Amino acid sequence: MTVNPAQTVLWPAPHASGAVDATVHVPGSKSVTNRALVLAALASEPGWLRRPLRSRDTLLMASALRAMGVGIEEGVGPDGSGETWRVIPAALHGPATVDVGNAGTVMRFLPPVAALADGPIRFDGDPRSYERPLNGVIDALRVLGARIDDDGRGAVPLTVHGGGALDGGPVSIDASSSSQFVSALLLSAPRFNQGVEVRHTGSTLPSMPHIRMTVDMLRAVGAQVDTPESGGEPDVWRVTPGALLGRDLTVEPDLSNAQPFLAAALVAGGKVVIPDWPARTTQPGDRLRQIFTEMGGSCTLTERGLEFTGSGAVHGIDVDLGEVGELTPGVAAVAALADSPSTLRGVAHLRLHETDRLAALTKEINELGGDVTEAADGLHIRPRRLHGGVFHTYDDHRMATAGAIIGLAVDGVQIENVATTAKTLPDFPDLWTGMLGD
Ligand SMILES: O=C(O)C1=C[C@@H](OP(=O)(O)O)[C@@H](O)[C@H](O)C1
Ligand SMILES: C=C(OP(=O)(O)O)C(=O)O
Repeated sequence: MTVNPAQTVLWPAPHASGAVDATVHVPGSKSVTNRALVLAALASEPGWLRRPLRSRDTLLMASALRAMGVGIEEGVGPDGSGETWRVIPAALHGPATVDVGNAGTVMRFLPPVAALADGPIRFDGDPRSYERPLNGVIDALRVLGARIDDDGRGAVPLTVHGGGALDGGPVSIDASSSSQFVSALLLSAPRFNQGVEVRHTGSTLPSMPHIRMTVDMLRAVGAQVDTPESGGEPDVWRVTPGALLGRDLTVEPDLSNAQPFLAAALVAGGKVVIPDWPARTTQPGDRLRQIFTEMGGSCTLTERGLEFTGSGAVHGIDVDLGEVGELTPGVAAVAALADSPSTLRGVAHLRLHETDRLAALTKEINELGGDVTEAADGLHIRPRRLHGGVFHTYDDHRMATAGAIIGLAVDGVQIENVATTAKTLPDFPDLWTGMLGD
């Protein structure tokens, strides 16, 4: 967790002068867009993605697939609607270089795709990508028949020497540091000669909704997947080999990126409407309806979307966020403004996210006068009167949005490098000031 000296541009976080009343159109889900791109690239016919997220993580995914031969064209959907990517699968090939940036989905989901390509695919990325765990994917791919050159640390940089096909079969992994290890192996598995049987052997498995998202999306393109929830063994997923369909998929709004806007209604009082909130979804952000209701808000899900109302009174919460870890920075920011203490648990793996989020949240909230202590797997947050100051973001989009939430209630908060929100939400500063009516 180091302050990036090149990123010292400060953004004065707007203070909320009264209750908010806004409708915020939140762009598409990062997790859905990047899974859809991979599945469409591996299909046996072209497909469409409507309203894909265009952000750093998804553009990196699209560039990487293009570098391996896949066609991804900007265009109109089959019914003439805009904002669409048409994905044209092709024989995957190297040599190619993949820039993973700091995208967990790119660094984990693409090595299995590269193992199916013909030729070497080199993976490199931001300095932080060298520290984020990839061992579960690298070790598993070797067991399944891939040849990979790396420096033995179980991380980027590395080269996958694709042989045009992969055996597949049974493999055991410890995915306690990231659910993305499981998702990565399942997503490409219909194209492995024997499919895959992934057995998770670790003590905990974070982010189960994201694994369900992987399974649901695989099934939607015709894959056969057996899961613990469909009567299989606990912690075992099986994917049968088979062709994938090209589909016409509309990407849901990113519910985790809706979090700061919902938090604004909670903290400042008022109402925020998020159109197109899905009635049924695997996105972890859907848990916000429950979490933010417990913290003092109320919500109604209608055909129009989610209507979320707050009174400005915010209560502390004791919650296990292991399934929905990416919501932690936003929940911590709200908790720092509450009228009672909070305990956030079950998120030890956040130390290996974009930055060590437990350390970063503790340091930054405390530097504004807060009282946060780190536990091995979470945070204890005792609200205090906060003051202004610089909120460092460590190249972490969710640190930037967490700081913006605090800035609504605390005068003089300056967010370092708010542009880092481009990882998943390039429009954040405009959407934020638009919500506040500036
Ligand atoms: O599969 C995905 O799309 C994601 C899974 C989760 O990763 P971890 O299980 O590593 O937390 C989540 O935090 C990340 O933002 C997106
Ligand atoms: C952990 C996150 O991202 P990544 O996909 O890079 O793991 C996140 O978006 O909160």
